[in-house]
Amino acid sequence: MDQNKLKQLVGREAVKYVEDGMTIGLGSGTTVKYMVDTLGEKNKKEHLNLMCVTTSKKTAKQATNLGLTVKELDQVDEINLTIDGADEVDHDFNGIKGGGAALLWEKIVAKNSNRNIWIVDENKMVNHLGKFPLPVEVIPFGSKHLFRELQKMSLNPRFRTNVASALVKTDSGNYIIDLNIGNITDPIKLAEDLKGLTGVVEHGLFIHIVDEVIVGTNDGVRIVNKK
Ligand SMILES: O=C(CO)[C@H](O)[C@H](O)COP(=O)(O)O
Repeated sequence: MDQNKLKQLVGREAVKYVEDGMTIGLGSGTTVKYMVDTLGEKNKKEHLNLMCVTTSKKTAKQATNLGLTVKELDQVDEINLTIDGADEVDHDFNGIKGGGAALLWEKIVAKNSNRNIWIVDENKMVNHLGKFPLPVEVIPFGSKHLFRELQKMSLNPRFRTNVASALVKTDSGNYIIDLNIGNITDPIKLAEDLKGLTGVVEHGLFIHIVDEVIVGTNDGVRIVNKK
């Protein structure tokens, strides 16, 4: 099946988990875009009473345009369910996120959610994390020095740039450094090491955050629950 069809499939499946009256966290990325479209349709058709908190300005704009009610995180008491995409997910339900540079808001929203569901296609289910470059969000001030520190740690850093070769800025005005590490043998240790570096705001390792993964396959949707 074409990859966009798989994204649409998992997006539609995820929306089935949304119930009237819920506060929903909306992730970011191309898969989530399909999910938000479907949620917008469902909301219109069923006249739901939903509140949404978004993980990026882009998703906020899409949701608002579809007539969904978007609130700031600090305007809601709790988030019942967050639906987001991911770049890689391993067998321990750890993942890499941040391919769309939204990892900081995504992690804050996820950590404040009662339940987290990821929607991915089966190519993103991996034995070991790390084939996908690990994004790290860093404060611009002194970021070249931090970059050198990451080089010394043999983490093969690369500043993320856009098509115009300018440094990518996140919604919080920070830079992204992608780490081309290859197999990450100990994600928990790496997460701790990265958090210990001054100037690192957040990294894209999502450890023990997701509860359920909806995987799109050529045979349909597969639901994988945390053991
Ligand atoms: O973490 C993310 C953005 O920061 C996305 O959820 C992740 O990159 C997956 O995106 P896509 O659905 O476009 O493959």
